[in-house]
Amino acid sequence: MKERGLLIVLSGPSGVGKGTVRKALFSQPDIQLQYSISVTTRKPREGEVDGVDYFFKTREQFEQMIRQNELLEWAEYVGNYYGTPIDYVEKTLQEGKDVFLEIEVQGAMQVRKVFPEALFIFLAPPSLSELRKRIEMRGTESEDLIRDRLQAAKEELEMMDAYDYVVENDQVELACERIKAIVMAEHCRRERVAQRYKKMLEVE
Ligand SMILES: Nc1ncnc2c1ncn2[C@@H]1O[C@H](COP(=O)(O)OP(=O)(O)OP(=O)(O)O)[C@@H](O)[C@H]1O
Ligand SMILES: Nc1nc2c(ncn2[C@@H]2O[C@H](COP(=O)(O)O)[C@@H](O)[C@H]2O)c(=O)[nH]1
Repeated sequence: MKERGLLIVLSGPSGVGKGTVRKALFSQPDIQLQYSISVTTRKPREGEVDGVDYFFKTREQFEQMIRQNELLEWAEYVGNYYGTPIDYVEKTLQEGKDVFLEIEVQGAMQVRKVFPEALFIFLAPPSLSELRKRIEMRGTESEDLIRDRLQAAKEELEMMDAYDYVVENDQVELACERIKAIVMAEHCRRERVAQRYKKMLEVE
């Protein structure tokens, strides 16, 4: 039987650079990760594509997915629903592939209950002022929404101790290398544990 893949959860406040670092990570030839596309009721931003960036749904459609237990986790964040379809995650892990979730903290805590063995990484900004600068520079949110997201950011930053690793996103390339090193080290650890069990079973 094929060994299950590793579930990797990346969280961090809005604008810290999760999407940017994830894209850098996915372009690396020496690490293979499968991105889990989330479902959201947020309206698409300019350039976002349904089925690539998100599956865009109405609130009614999203609530139906909740009722039908189609989501591994979900949360309401700054007025919109976001959630992770469970089927894709399960199927891909069973195929032995690593799955990458980019989700906020409430959702990450739900994932921890279902998959305690997952790897939880928190991406942190160098400072709150730099976070504000990044979210403003991106230019995708109104002033009001930026205020709400920065408010949520303060609560999210308080949760970073609940993660296995905190990675600072000072420079995209460095953050990407740090995450890659963490994922590779976790694979080595899992391999060592599996070998130890195998030896134990051979002896008995
Ligand atoms: N290390 C960095 N240094 C400077 N700017 C950065 C860095 N990382 C990302 N950025 C910029 O910060 C902005 C926000 O990045 P990004 O959209 O990836 O954040 P995010 O955490 O995915 O946000 P959200 O959760 O709102 O989707 C982008 O304009 C991006 O180019
Ligand atoms: N709990 C979940 N959070 C998610 C999911 N997909 C994305 N997110 C997070 O929501 C915020 C806002 O995202 P944005 O695209 O509107 O900027 C951000 O922290 C995302 O990481 C999900 O499936 N579940």
